[in-house]
Amino acid sequence: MPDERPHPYDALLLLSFGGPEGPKDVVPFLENVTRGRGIPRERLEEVGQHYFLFDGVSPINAQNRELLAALRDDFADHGVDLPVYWGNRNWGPYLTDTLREMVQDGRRRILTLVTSAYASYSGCRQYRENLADALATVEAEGLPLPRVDKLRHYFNHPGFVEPMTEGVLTALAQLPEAVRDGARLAFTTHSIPTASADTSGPAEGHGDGGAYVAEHLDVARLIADAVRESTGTDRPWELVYQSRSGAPHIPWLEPDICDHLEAVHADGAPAVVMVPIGFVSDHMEVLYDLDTEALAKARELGLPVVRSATVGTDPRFVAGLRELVLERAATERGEVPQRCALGALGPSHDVCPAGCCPARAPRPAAAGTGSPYR
Ligand SMILES: CC1=C(CCC(=O)O)c2cc3nc(cc4[nH]c(cc5[nH]c(cc1n2)c(C)c5CCC(=O)O)c(CCC(=O)O)c4C)C(CCC(=O)O)=C3C
Ligand SMILES: [Fe+2]
Repeated sequence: MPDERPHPYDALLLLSFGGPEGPKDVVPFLENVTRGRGIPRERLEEVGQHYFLFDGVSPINAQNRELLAALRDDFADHGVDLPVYWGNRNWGPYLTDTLREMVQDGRRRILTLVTSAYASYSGCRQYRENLADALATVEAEGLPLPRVDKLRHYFNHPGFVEPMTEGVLTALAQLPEAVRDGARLAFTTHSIPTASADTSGPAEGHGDGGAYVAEHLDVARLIADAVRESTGTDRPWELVYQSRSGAPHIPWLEPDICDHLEAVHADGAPAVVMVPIGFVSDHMEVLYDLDTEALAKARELGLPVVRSATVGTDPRFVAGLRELVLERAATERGEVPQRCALGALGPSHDVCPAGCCPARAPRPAAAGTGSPYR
C-alpha cells in the first residue's frame, strides 16, 4: 500500500505563466512579460497580433483551471489530503495574491509545481525569483512566512513522456499511409538565448546547450525509441526550436521549426510530425507558432505535417504529478523513496544548487540552496 501522506506539506501551489483573457488585456500582459527584458518593440507588436488573432484570449488560463481541477480530483480519488492553489507570474490570479491567501489560510509548508518541465532561467529560476518577490511582499505586510519548496523537473517522468509517445502514434495515424513510414519527427521547444541555454542547470553540468538542451534531447530520444519500437519503423528525428524573441544580433537556439520544415522538404522528406515536447499544454506558443505559422509553412511547401498532443490533463500526467508530490513529501520526512525517471539523465535535483540557471543580473530566488527563504 503506497504511502499517501503529503506530510509535511500542507498545500500545493500550481505556478504558471498566465495569459490575457480579452483584447484589453493583451498590451498590459505583454508589458508584464517583457518588463526589463530588452524585447524589441516590433517583436512585441508582432506577438500582440498573435493574441488578437484569437480575440485577445490565450488558452493558457483555461488550461490551468482544468489542470487545477484534475489535480484536485486525482488527489481526492487517491486519499491525498492536500489543498491545491493556483497563481501566475504575468496575469491574474497573480502569484503574490495567491501566496497571501495561502498564508491567511494557515498554509506554512508549500510545495510548488511549475508548468515548465525543464531546467532554464525562464522555466525555473525566474519562477523562483517570482516566489522570492512574493514572499518579500507577504513578509513586508507583516504576515507569517511560509516555507516554499519546488518540485523537481519532471521532463523524464513517465507521466510526462508516455502520453506524448502515444500522441506521436496518434499523429502518425493521421498522416496519409503512403508518407507515414517516411515521416520525420521534429521535437520542438521554446528557443532561448544560447548563453542562457549554456548556463542552464547546476554549475558543474554546464556544457554546450547546458541542461536545457540535454534534457530535451533525452526526452526526444526516449519518445523516438518508443515510437520505433511500437511501429517497427526507424524514423529520422531532430530537436528544433520555435518562438524566438529578443534582438536579432543575440544568438538563440536554432534551427527554427519553419526553417527546419523547409530544409527537410528540400531534402526529400515526405512528411513531418511536430512534437511539442517543450510545453505542457496547447497555449499560444503551440496554437500560433505551430498550428498557425508552421502549418501555413507546411501548406506552402505542400509538405504533409501534423502536430502531436501536449500532455494537458492526461490522467497519466496528473497521476505522475501526484507521485512526484508524494515522493518529495517522503524525502522531506527523511525517507528514501523510489525516484522514478526514464532516460539517461536520471531524476533531477530536488533543491536547485547555488548558481543553477544564473540570471544576467543576480536577484534573490526562493526554494534553492542559499535562498533567503528556506
Ligand atoms: C523557455 C520558455 C518557455 C517554456 C517554459 C514555460 O512554459 O515556462 C516559455 C513559455 C511561455 N512563454 C509565453 C509567452 C511569452 N514569452 C515571451 C518571451 C520569452 N519567452 C522565453 C522563454 C520561454 N517561454 C524567453 C527567453 C523570452 C524572451 C523574454 C525573456 O527573456 O523573458 C513573450 C514576450 C513576447 C515574445 O517575444 O515572444 C511572451 C508573450 C507563454 C504564454 C503563452 C500563452 O499566452 O498562451 C508561455 C507558456
Ligand atoms: Fe515565453
